[in-house]
Amino acid sequence: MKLTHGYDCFREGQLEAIRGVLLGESMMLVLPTGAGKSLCYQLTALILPGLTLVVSPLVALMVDQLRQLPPTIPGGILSSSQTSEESSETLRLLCEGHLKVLFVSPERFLNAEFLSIVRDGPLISLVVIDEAHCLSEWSHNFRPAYFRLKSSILLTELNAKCVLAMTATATSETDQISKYLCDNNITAKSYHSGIPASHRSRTQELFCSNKIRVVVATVAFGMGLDKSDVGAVIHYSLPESIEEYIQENGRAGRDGRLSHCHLLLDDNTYYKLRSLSYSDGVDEYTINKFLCQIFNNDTNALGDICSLVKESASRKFDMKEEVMFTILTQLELGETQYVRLLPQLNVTCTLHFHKTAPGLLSDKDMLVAMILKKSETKQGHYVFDIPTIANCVGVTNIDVSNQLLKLKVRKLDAMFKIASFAATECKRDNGCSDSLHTSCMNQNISDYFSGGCDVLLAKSLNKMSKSRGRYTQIDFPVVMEAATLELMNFIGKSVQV
Ligand SMILES: Nc1ncnc2c1ncn2[C@@H]1O[C@H](COP(=O)(O)OP(=O)(O)OP(=O)(O)O)[C@@H](O)[C@H]1O
Repeated sequence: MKLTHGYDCFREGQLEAIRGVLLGESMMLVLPTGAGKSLCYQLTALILPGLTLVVSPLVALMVDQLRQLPPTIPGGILSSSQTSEESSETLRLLCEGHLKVLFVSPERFLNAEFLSIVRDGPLISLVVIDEAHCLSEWSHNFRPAYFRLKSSILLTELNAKCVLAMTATATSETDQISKYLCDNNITAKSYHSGIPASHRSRTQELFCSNKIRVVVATVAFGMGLDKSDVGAVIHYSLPESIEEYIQENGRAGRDGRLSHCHLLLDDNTYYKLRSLSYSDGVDEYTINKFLCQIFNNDTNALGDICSLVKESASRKFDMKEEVMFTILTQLELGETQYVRLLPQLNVTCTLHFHKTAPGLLSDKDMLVAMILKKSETKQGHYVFDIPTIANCVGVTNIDVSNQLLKLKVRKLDAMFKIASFAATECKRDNGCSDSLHTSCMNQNISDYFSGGCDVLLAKSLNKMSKSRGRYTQIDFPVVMEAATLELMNFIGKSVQV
């Protein structure tokens, strides 16, 4: 510790936590703000083999924590605010085993791709859940992804050896503040739910009879306080809601004398709270409509896989994706488990009909008929998701993909793979780049389409160029141009891809 951090000794609670983690004991670490919780995973990350995953609710916090890592501990971040180059670089370092600490948002754990990379990647010695109060506090709509970390994902699916949940409490903070005040000759006592009831009523008595000047309290204090001459209410940090703030300030100046209310706040707390406190109201009618879709007796029997396309469901029910997710999480993790949530997938497909009219093809093929029935139309294209179709027809997702291929559906993503492979080969063999690739890509794409094509399937097309850097070497406009040209030749008319 002296070498890596320059500290001479441990602070209270640090050594116990570090020892526990090294022994593989999962635990909840509750220490006041600024007490030095980070050291408890930084030191263990150095000692333990493999990776320490730190789940953090805000990108700003992650960046801060990454900056505070000593140079001997290589760390990285995966966040939605990164460019695809940045995240693929982090993933590369991760896969090659160069990272000791990786900061991620809780939502990452819902991403099937991330889960599979981490599952196949380096050993996860420790998962740290920072700001662990986000698991249950504030509003139920706050970061349902955090709530889901309660489930077995961490220990069973990721095979993590140990989980360290960390949080700061107002409880210990009140003790610290009242000690500070007493040290500075202001008679004060702390009041929180961790203090025995007899001590608490003694504190209240002392305060009411003006024997102590200050009570440093959590929300546990004040509701029933009947003292008319409270001269000031000072909020050490932001209260959870405006209602609470008004209620608490209402303790001051009940005798009509001038009294003061102060609110201390810093930018960090403000941004943290702003992000923590948003909640979304939703009415019973909307929830009912939503539940009817999930538990539709006609189509969804026990054991069935029901899929929900986030964007369109959000529009249909006029509910935020977060809210839908909260409801589903409650259905899964409540007292009775009504559903089991599967990882989120990119399953949305778009069908473009070119040669055969949709109606004709659907007469011939049950799958196409179901796709037409269940899809949304956008500018003449049919947008659907594979699990919905699979569920309605009563087959698996893979069956749907296979049946589509039998229909001479050609996949654009497969085509892109072929094109990108051609580009890499071409660069190596001939040293050409960018638009010089067009001819070899053309060749490969035309080979791909040589079997004939009725419909064209674009699977998560716009996601591809962003994903994981696999395609980052490829000049997409050039690929698109080559593909479009080839398609136009193939079907003999202009197409939009
Ligand atoms: N054993 C130690 N000796 C001296 N300084 C320490 C020790 N442990 C931590 N610190 C310092 O204390 C400060 C606060 O540490 P840290 O950021 O880990 O607190 P925290 O408990 O995570 O706070 P928060 O709840 O705000 O996230 C840092 O500047 C850190 O360098």
